[in-house]
Amino acid sequence: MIDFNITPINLEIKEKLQSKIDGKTKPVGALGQLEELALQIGLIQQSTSPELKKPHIVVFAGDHGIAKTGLVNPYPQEVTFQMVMNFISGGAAINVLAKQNNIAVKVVDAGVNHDFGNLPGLVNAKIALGTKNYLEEPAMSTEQANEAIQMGANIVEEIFTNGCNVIGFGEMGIGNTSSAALIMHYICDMPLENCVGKGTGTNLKQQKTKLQTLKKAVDKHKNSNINNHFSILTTFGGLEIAQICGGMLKAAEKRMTILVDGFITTAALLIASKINPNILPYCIFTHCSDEKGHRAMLEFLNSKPILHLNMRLGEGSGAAVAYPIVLAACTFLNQMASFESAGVSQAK
Ligand SMILES: Cc1cc2ncn([C@H]3O[C@H](COP(=O)(O)O)[C@@H](O)[C@H]3O)c2cc1C
Ligand SMILES: O=C(O)c1cccnc1
Repeated sequence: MIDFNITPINLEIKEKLQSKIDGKTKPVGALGQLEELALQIGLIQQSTSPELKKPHIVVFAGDHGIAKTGLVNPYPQEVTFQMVMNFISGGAAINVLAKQNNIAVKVVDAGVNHDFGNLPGLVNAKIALGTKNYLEEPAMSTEQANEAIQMGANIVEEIFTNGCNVIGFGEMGIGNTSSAALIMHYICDMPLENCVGKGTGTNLKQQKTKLQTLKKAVDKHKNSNINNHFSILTTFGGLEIAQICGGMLKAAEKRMTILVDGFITTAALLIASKINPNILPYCIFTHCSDEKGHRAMLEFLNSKPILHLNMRLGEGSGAAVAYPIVLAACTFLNQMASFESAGVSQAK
């Protein structure tokens, strides 16, 4: 397995940063969570004047063998490739939300069950035509998981080399809320009932069938010694989840600010944080998804999401919507006057 060399955050600069924040012309703490974000980004960049450069959101797409059964997913598997085409044409939620906020979008085929040929605008990182159905066998081999982590890392390294220092992760893969729920069940050690939500479904019957099916999946592998994050990933993961995991780890290695989106990308981070826990201080949690389980997942990571908009879409949409707020944190830190420069009196 590839190693990621993530530097733990050096806290030496923290006092200087905090005093710059407190010295701005406002009551101490009055910019609330923006102040926490400014401190975090300053620490990530080891700078009292941090700047966000060339923001990107990378959408990793992959199919899930289990989705062919229709037991866990209301929408059919082909929606994954159809949505990839939609991403490439610029018509999906992530395209328009990212465009509004001047964020570049990259779309990656991590393992979609479709032959795209040579489609301009699509990054070809295909590992397979989707995963295997984990009701019958592990979703992917060890080699495939390692390859996916490496490919995700390579894609992020290239984006970093082109000058980006803030990166959001999105996903597309019919059935992937099920993978994320299973990852959560094992890593957070929480009952499956608390991890399985409605995904793209609308009714209780669909949700019940999904839960029963995922219980069967857990039962199927109960003697397979699923005892670490890597075996959780290979048994239940998605190729897009594995690539996101590698991409996030590389982003932290490069000291980039990571924008974490919803339920599925946070599940990828659960695995990544087991591979290297130093990743966590590099992560900004952009929103709390309406998908059941996301709140508990975020609490497990001791994180404080920026937005609560009842969104449950994925694609990186929460990261795109929250980005202007993240940018606002840097803007006030870099552009506001201080009590001293503006000649404003401080509290006694
Ligand atoms: C049209 C459409 C666009 C989407 N964009 C993201 N997802 C989201 O829904 C899927 C996961 O939900 P489930 O596990 O229930 O299949 C993922 O593809 C996720 O990105 C979409 C889903 C659909 C149907
Ligand atoms: O929170 C998410 O990312 C999510 C929730 C439901 C469906 N797709 C994505």
